[in-house]
Amino acid sequence: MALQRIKKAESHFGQVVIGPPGSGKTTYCAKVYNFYKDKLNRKVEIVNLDPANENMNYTPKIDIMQLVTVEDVMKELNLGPNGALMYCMEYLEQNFDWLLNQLTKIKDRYLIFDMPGQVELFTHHTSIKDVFGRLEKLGYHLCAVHLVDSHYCSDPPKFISTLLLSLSTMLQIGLPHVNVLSKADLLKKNASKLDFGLDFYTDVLNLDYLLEMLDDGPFTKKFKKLNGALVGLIQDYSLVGFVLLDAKSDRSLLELKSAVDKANGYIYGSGEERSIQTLLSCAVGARTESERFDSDYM
Ligand SMILES: Nc1nc2c(ncn2[C@@H]2O[C@H](COP(=O)(O)OP(=O)(O)OP(=O)(O)O)[C@@H](O)[C@H]2O)c(=O)[nH]1
Repeated sequence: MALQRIKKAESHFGQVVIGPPGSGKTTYCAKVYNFYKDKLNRKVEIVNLDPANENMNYTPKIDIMQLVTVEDVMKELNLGPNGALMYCMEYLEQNFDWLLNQLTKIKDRYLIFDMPGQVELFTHHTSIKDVFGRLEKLGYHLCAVHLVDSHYCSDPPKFISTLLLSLSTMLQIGLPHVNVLSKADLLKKNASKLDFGLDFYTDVLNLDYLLEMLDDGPFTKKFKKLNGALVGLIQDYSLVGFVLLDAKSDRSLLELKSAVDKANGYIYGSGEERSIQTLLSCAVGARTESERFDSDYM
């Protein structure tokens, strides 16, 4: 019987790696590139969209620094580093055709986008949202992978601000979204010093416990009403949860891969066409990349 096919012309999959400075984006991009390529036999390329990325430990297929750099903008327009970065992202938005032209030269590859770290680019500014919105309309199935340093779990006010940052980024960017607590190896080492178990932070369990700690804190107790309103907002949306990431562990990279593949739809079939057979294979639990990895490496 001939296979029924769901036409998905020009369909591409990938992930957009975002997060505050130092959260581990570039390290993760390099690790995940090697992991997907060497351990999962996935065809993959990295796109660097950070115009100030000086310490790339990978070779990007596309590099925004060939279009514009923060250094040049600072010199030419006499701007500070943050203003220059904003300008670069607006310049990318205006030169979307440059990016699209580069992307169309890459055939049949899973894409990893390494992004700059300034959080306002993802919580307020619209250029990055616009660039990825246009790519989505052109058949790019992308998922935001939002890394935040898990060190923030060690302090209730910092964890609340992490939750607010993650929530506002999710709402602003508008892509399928996976929140990640990075450097989980360090978090696990210091787990005994945390106020709650790890599940409390990853599953964002009852935040009233955190609220009690804020209400008792020497600096935060005078903002009881504000604290209550902020925690209430996060709970009302009920959108934020986290996957732990230790970038040095293949097991951890594999767990995150599963979450990302579900979010951007990669598990339902990649490439230019999706067949009913692929969808059925997912439904009946056919041998997955994860299972192949387990049998080959575990
Ligand atoms: N222990 C540990 N350290 C990590 C991990 N991932 C990244 N790091 C370290 O965290 C630091 C920052 O990592 P980067 O990858 O440069 O972070 P970034 O988000 O790209 O930083 P910016 O380019 O400044 O935005 C580096 O010293 C990394 O070695 C991890 O899983 N565990």
